[in-house]
Amino acid sequence: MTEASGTGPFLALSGLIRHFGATKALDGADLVIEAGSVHALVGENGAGKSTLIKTLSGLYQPGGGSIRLDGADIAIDGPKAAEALGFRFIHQELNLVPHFDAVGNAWIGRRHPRRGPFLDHRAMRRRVAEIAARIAPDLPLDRPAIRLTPGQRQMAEIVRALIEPARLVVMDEPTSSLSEGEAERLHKVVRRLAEEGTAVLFISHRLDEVLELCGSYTVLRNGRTVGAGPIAGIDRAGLVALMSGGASDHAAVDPMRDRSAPPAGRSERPGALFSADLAFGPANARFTLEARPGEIIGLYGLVGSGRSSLLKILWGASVARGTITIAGRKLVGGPADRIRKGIAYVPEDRRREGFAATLSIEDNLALAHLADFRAVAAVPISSRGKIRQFAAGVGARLRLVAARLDRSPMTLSGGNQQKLVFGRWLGRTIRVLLVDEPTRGVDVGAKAEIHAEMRRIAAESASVIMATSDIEELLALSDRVLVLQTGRLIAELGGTTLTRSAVVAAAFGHAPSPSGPAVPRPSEEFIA
Ligand SMILES: Nc1ncnc2c1ncn2[C@@H]1O[C@H](COP(=O)(O)OP(=O)(O)OP(=O)(O)O)[C@@H](O)[C@H]1O
Repeated sequence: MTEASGTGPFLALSGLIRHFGATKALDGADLVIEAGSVHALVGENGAGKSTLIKTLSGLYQPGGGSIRLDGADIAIDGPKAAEALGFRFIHQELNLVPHFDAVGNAWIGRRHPRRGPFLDHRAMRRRVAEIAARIAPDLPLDRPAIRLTPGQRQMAEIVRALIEPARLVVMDEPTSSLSEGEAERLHKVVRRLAEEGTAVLFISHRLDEVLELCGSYTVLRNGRTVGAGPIAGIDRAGLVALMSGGASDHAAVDPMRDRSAPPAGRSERPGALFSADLAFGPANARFTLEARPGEIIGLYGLVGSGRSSLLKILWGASVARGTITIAGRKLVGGPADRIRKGIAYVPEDRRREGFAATLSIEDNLALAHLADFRAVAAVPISSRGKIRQFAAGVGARLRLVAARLDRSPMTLSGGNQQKLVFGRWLGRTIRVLLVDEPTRGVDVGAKAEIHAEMRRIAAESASVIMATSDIEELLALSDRVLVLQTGRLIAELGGTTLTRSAVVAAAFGHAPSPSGPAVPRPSEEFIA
């Protein structure tokens, strides 16, 4: 590890500027990080965090300001320069080569170990395996990235970042798709890196995690630094107040459900019963589900548990054996048919499945219900005015930060992209909402907003089925929680049995199978 020269902090950014047209993504941002520290960078969606780290990684050139390393001014004129300085980045949207496995990905752009003129594949794999053993012992090293779950891809990126010695590791929401235990494992790795002298810049919307893990913080708002200091000198409410510009924490507090009784009047609510009787996942075990109108069902499990696959099957985008019905009617079509029947889906991988990058933000919001925006009902031509009106309404409700709604979603920050993917279903009649990581990358204020929308959708007699790795979110929203392991239902928790410790214990396999070991297969019928 290179020692700091002692002439200044390890890294100091001051007055950084980066504009995109009229958007001042960075407008004089400052940041100071000491060697061997874990420093939090927090701010609302669109505050400029990703832009700041892209500047640090050489992807963007600042339009003003300075970067000092060990007290000396430096310029980072590209990703190679950042790499040579020992800076490693784990971006929010991961950047693995889809058809390379974890080993192949880890060595891209690195000096490969050689045996004479040949690549030393064994040494390459050994090095990757050593790192993976420390942070992600279950990561399949030989599986192409495209077949890894988002959580596994996250781990593969971290392994890649650590393959060579690092002076600074920047992690942009590394735990946003990891479950409780996996996040704890990552925290241990972060602490160990810091003990070894590496500085870690940690971006997270999970403020409890920030308070527990980090030693110091910087808060960005509208591209400017509005607060910085030791974590010991601030609390959650203080961070939220800085992030939001003085507003109190009330919007960020989600009331916990009183589960001593079912939600009032639920059993009498009219609406469609949504049910599934399936076999899927490696275990090909039977999985049955009945979602009542007005009910929020939480799906929980470790990475690879099958919760996202289950939602895709329910959405009709993946094939499984069995039957899915709504109001007693069998669902046979794909997503288009599901939409017609009042089923909505918010995917986990927003970039690949959530929106079309070539369409504008407003067209993406209108996409699932184009018929609603016709100027004349009988003519299949959409009214631009109606689309704009809808998009502006959704934008206001979810506090979407976008310079212009007629631009590509690629101009949005990560959290705002998530609001877009969720927002297209607002104001619709929904019978079943299938939602995968609804608030991944979303700031505390917007998170409370999305939670309120989900409760409202349920209160209007829809069934909500939500997969989340955020245990606070799971407990705050769910009436019932189903815990999965490799496609198998291993516990069902509800009422007073639904507690944090019961969920975690079940996810780690300390609960008896509710359905017993011998389960018959459901009907041998394909769902198209
Ligand atoms: N390539 C781009 N073109 C135009 N505008 C952009 C671009 N990238 C970012 N922006 C804008 O710059 C602002 C800051 O975005 P940035 O991604 O840095 O925010 P962030 O703090 O990382 O947010 P999040 O928490 O949602 O990830 C936002 O208003 C965003 O819309």
